[in-house]
Amino acid sequence: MMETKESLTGAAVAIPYGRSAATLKAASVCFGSFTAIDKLDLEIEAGSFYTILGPSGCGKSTMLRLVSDLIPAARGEVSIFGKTTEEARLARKFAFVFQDAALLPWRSALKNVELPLEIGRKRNIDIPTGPRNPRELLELVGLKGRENALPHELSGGMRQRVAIARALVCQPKLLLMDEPFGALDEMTRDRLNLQLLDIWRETGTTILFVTHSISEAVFLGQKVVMLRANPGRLREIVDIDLPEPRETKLRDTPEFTRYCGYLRDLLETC
Ligand SMILES: Nc1ncnc2c1ncn2[C@@H]1O[C@H](COP(=O)(O)OP(=O)(O)OP(=O)(O)O)[C@@H](O)[C@H]1O
Repeated sequence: MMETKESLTGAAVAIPYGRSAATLKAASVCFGSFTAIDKLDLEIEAGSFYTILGPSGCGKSTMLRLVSDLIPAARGEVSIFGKTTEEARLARKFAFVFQDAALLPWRSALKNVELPLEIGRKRNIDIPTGPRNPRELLELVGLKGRENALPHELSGGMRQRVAIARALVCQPKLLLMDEPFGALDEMTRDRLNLQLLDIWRETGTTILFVTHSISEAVFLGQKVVMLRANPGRLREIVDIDLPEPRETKLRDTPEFTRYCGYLRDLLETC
C-alpha cells in the first residue's frame, strides 16, 4: 500500500507504508557466554522513523549491528525487506551512520560522498541509480559550496552531514544511525534534527536512529523503541502522535513534554 506525505518543500512523496523494512523474530545476540540481546521481536515499518532508547549497555548499538550484518544472530531470524542481512548488505539496501563521521581525511567532502560509488564500481556491484548525484546530496545536507573542503576544514556538524550524504549516495531503503549527533552541541544537534527530518521526508527512507537523548527521540521519532537491559529486550514501543511537519517550537508544547516525561519514567524502570 502506498500513501503520500507532504514534504517540507511542499512536494508530495510516496512512502511505502504497510511493508516491513526489517523484521526481527526472537533474535538473540551473544558475545561468548554473555547474552547481549535476548529474543527480540520487532517489526520496522517501511518509510517510518524509529528512534531507539534504553539504558546504557541494553544493546542499542548491538541491535543496529545485528540488522546491518556486522554481527550474527545466535538464535532467531532477522530479515531486511524480505532478504537475509547478508543479501541486504550486498544489495546495498541499508547504510550506516556512526557517531564519528569517519571521513577519509585526504579526500574532499565530495570525494568522500563519492567513495561508496567508486567502491561499488570496483567490485562490480550494481548500485541503484537514483535522482541524486553526490553534488546534489551535498546540497541536500546544506553543504553546497563546500564540495572541495577537506574534513579538517569542516565543523563537526558539517562532517556529520557529509557522512549522511555519503550514506545516502547508494539510495538505501534503510538508514541506520548510531548516535550520529551525540558529540555535537545542542544548537547544532537541533538544527541537524530538522535537516534530517527534511531528508527523511524527501527520500522516503526508513530510519532507525539510536540516541541517549529523550527529547531527540521524541522530536524525531514516529515511534520510540524502548529497550531494557540485562539482557537486552524490548520494553515498549511508544507511538509519538505529534503534529507534522515537526518544528522547533514543538519542543515547547505540553504534548511534547508529556511524551518526554512518560519516556523518562519508563527508562527508570528498564
Ligand atoms: N564485541 C563485544 N564483545 C563483548 N561484549 C560486547 C561487545 N559489544 C557489546 N558488548 C556488550 O553488549 C552489551 C550491549 O552493548 P551495546 O553497545 O549494544 O549497548 P548500548 O545500549 O548501545 O550502550 P550505550 O548506550 O552505552 O552506547 C554491553 O553489555 C556490552 O558490553
